[in-house]
Amino acid sequence: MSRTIALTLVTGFLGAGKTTLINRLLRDPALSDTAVIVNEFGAVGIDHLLVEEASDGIIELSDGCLCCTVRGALVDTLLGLDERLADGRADSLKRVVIETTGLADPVPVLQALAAHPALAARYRLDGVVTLVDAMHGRETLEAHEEARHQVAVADRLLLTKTDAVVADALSGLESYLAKLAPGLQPVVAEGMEAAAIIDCSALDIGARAAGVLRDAPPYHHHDHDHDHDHGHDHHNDHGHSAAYDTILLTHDRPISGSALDNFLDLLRSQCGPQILRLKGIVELQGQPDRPLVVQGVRQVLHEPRLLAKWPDDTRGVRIVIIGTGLDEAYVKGLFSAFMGDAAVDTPDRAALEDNPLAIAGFRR
Ligand SMILES: Nc1nc2c(ncn2[C@@H]2O[C@H](COP(=O)(O)OP(=O)(O)OP(=O)(O)O)[C@@H](O)[C@H]2O)c(=O)[nH]1
Repeated sequence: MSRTIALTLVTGFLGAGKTTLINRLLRDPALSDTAVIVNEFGAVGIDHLLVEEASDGIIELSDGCLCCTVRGALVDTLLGLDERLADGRADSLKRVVIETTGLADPVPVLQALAAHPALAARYRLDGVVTLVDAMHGRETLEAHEEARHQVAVADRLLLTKTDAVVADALSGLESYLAKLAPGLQPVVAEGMEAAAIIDCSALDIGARAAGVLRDAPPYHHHDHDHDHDHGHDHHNDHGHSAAYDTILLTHDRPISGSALDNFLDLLRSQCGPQILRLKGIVELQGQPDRPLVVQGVRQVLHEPRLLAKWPDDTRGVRIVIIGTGLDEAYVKGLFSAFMGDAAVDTPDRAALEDNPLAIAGFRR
């Protein structure tokens, strides 16, 4: 089978600097085999005019927003690009960069990309690059759920307009971002090389996992439990946290392919609506040299991919799940059961596989 094409989603709220960044990327020879899809909102698109050196490589999807009305158009465009490659109308295409509108929620876009079988066979999601404006980022994030989703599901967080603020102003924004996306270190976009910006290799999953371990509070402290027990004011909870749940699952042993499949199946059937994004790098039994990358959004899993080699020295299983209202104890218990870690009063993997939904302890 021919090689898959990498997909990068570039997102960030209105005016965050997406078009400016894409212009910079297009000038970089490292991205010469890259097509850019720009989405516009409004009857008359102008963003593609602002993208300099407009050429065959830039495709405009106008008249609607990627996360709602033009998802179908995006799928058609991506399939069309692949056809051009197959019939020789295009020479080479290694990567497609999709710029979303500032108001787009990336979650349904990721879902649409993962759910289409032909796309899943030809494209692989490399990552979500989210731009955060250092001047207005904090207010924007506090005011707009879409902006918070953009940060929560990011693989790379790029700070723009850092030239226009004093260093002190940045630290407040950075600590707010750390709550929204624990373990993900924001980086200053200015001066970064194009390839480093756009290429979200599997190493990011490892780095994020390590960061979550370092930053996250112990998981027995969980706000959702307190809501019910003590009748906390809901508004207060939302106001102070604006945070998403980040659950890290790790194990130092490999997992069998069937146990992984069954774990992910049960997880998405039971917790799918709460999952904004799931990313993992997994050592499969019998496959010590090549890690499997798994990605998912809501109930949909992207096609898992075997990497040619490990990006770092850690082996075993590392899965990061980002979501809203996830029951961490439940998810961790389920993972332990499939990893074969027996715990008192919980069903083991064999019992779950025989009849997962009949097991009271793992029913939701
Ligand atoms: N000072 C400063 N200004 C920037 C930087 N990046 C972008 N801008 C400016 O911010 C404004 C918005 O930038 P765009 O690149 O159009 O932002 P966008 O995210 O594409 O905007 P929308 O398409 O409206 O969502 C422009 O005036 C840019 O010149 C930066 O790093 N520093």
